[in-house]
Amino acid sequence: MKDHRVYEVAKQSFEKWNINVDNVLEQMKKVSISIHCWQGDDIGGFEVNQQELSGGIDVTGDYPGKATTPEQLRGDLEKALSLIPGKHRVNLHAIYAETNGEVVERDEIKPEHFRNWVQWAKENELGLDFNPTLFSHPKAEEGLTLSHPNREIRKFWIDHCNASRKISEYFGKELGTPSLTNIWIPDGYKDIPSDRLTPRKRLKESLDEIFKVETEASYNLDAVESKLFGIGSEAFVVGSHEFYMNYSLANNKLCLLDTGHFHPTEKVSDKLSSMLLYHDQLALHVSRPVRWDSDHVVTLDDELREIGLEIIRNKALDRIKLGLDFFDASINRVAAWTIGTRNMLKSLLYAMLLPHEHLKQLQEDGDFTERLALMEEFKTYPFGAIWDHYCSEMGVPIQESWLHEVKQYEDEVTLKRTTV
Ligand SMILES: C[C@H](O)[C@H](O)[C@@H](O)C(=O)CO
Ligand SMILES: [Mn+2]
Repeated sequence: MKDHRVYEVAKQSFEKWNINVDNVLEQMKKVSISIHCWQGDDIGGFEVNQQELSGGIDVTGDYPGKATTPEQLRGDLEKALSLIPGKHRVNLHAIYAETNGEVVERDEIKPEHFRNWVQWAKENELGLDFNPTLFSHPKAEEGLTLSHPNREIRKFWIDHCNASRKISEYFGKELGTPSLTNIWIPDGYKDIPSDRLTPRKRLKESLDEIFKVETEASYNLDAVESKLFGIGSEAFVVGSHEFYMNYSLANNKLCLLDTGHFHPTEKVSDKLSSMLLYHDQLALHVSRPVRWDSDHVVTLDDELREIGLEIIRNKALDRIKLGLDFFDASINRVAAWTIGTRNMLKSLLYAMLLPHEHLKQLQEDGDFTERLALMEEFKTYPFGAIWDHYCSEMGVPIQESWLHEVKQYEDEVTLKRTTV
């Protein structure tokens, strides 16, 4: 069957359930994912006095050809973006500042250090998001930052967060789309604490001090990201989920849920509806934890599908800032971005092609047999044909044909880096 015919037949099977596929594809075009730059260089960054990765996170693998300059990283991102349908955003960390060989302390970083990123974002019609980097730094080596007992250390990180929020404002102003500043800190203890309250009080005070400095909401939005444990903070993390869920609600900030930051049996998909009842907006770091917060590349697994379903069936696309957070150095990094981002988009498209009102009604009526039967049958509906059509309409390769382009880019660009 010709490609177009395959699409028409697939479309009909969804349309018999009154799903308007044309409208769905228009909705898909508006989806914007915040793609994390750090998959491209194993969270190295470009600081002049670059430090070892710390903060209880780890990148494993030594696949050749990682980006080691801003130009290389932007080039690799461009390649990945050319294989992903739609217009998206790029998420930066403070360590990606460009300081012309000058040592600039983190509490001194300025918008000018991100001028090239903004110029590039304009050229590529991208939005930008931002993260202060409170790890991989001598002042974070004790595993404490905003909750550190030493006021001087706390003040350094408070100033860094505010310098970051200024950079975010600059992004928002220049690019015409608000930039999300997400604060994640590694603070915690390896072993059972004798006092949980004092560090949390200090974190609260530090955050209050940061947010006392107002920023323009149309340019900058603030988020806080929780975590359950990290390497070296197994027994206690100061910025836990309960801490930030309450802090963000009380202070009108976005609560950011990272799908790798909960107990292995806890599901972020199950949390979204509860959070949406109380928060106007939320943020996500979609990742794939394998036994721990391992940050594997996102696959189209049950949890990713469920996240897509919760976003779409609750009409929450406009209320959730969708970001990715994985880093795998054991495979081609451009492919990692492409696979993970395409999967995130697939999960949303899959969810848009389901008859949600009917399924909800079945539940209300107690017809759990039909609910299960339909939800299972839809898993093998010709969703792939609609995805392929969407990719081809958006001018990106269909099915696995993108892999050929990644391999060619690898031969011509990334592998040449290691041989120089
Ligand atoms: C680079 C980190 O993954 C990121 O800043 C943070 O979001 C995190 O998830 C730490 O586990
Ligand atoms: Mn994260």
